[in-house]
Amino acid sequence: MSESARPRIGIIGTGAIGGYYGLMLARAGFEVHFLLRSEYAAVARDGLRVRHAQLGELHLPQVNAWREAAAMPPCDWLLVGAKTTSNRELAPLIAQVAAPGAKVVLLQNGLGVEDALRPLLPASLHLLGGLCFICAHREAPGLVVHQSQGVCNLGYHSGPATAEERQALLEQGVTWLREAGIESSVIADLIQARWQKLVWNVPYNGLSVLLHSSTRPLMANPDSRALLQALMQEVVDAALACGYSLPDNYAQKLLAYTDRMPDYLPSMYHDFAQRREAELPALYAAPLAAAAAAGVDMPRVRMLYQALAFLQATAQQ
Ligand SMILES: NC(=O)C1=CN([C@@H]2O[C@H](COP(=O)(O)OP(=O)(O)OC[C@H]3O[C@@H](n4cnc5c(N)ncnc54)[C@H](OP(=O)(O)O)[C@@H]3O)[C@@H](O)[C@H]2O)C=CC1
Ligand SMILES: CC(C)(CO)C(=O)C(=O)O
Repeated sequence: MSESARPRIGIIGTGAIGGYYGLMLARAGFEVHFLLRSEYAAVARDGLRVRHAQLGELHLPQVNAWREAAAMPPCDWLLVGAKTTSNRELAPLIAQVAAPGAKVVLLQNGLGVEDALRPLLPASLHLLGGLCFICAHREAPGLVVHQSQGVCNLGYHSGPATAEERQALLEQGVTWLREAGIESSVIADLIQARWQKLVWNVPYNGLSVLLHSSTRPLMANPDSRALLQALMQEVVDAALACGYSLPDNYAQKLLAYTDRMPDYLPSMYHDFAQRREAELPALYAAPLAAAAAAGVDMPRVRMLYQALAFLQATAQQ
């Protein structure tokens, strides 16, 4: 396959994110294979649907749906749409589905996720991060509701490519995403971009669970708004201490950004509501540890993390 020939794409974990991006790529004519677990039967029978905020109801009636990674054809690009908490168990499946020299893209939030997965993957595979700016959730088996946005930016983490090859590979991935109607850009510094995204996810994901609230009520109440801003500022300061600078007045900018968003329940809210394991290690433990290593405490973030850890532990009892 020449570099610019369209790749065969594998979606590893077909939930809100995997279902959304996989369907968008498939409807643009890419060959896409979907690994599913609980929703396999529904999707194999009825196909995959995205209720798109701008494009209306999108339906992929015939889906290349797979229940077993071992049965999937080798894929050139693997988009991992599972939660970060599944990465360890998914590593051998990713290696099984990967074509030689495949690009593995973690479409996930959080810090250190590529570092944790890298040692579990063959060295010949390229590992990338895909930062998704989108509001979407699973509404029913095989049905993803898209509320707004849809950007997916790509950054290189590690693998056999030289610096020049990395740039070309990222630009190629971005081009393919754009061909599918997905806004995308190359990320120059993946860790910086992960910190920057955490400034949103740390306050909103956790507070949505703790205060049982979507973004609009959290923004409207002066106490929760002040708390959101204080949590954001701790993350900005921690990123800076770790050597990653963020745009000026970033907390203010994100508050204004969220004021323009539709009312939204972050994905962690759905994890707690569905009694699924939440992404506490990648969204809270890893940034807290990185900040501590740089000599910075995030007391409000730590308290939020401890409260979420308590809720998760008691929910499991
Ligand atoms: N939703 C959003 O709007 C956004 C989410 N993100 C990030 O994207 C990532 C994915 O989130 P989201 O799409 O919401 O999560 P979902 O819970 O909707 O989807 C996760 C999917 O992975 C599947 N999965 C997990 N383990 C396996 C396995 N071993 N084999 C097969 N399938 C598996 C799950 O299947 P099963 O049904 O069996 O559990 C589920 O379909 C997270 O890191 C999140 O933080 C980032 C930006 C926005
Ligand atoms: C920040 C947001 C809400 C949209 O950009 C998102 O992508 C997320 O939930 O992780």
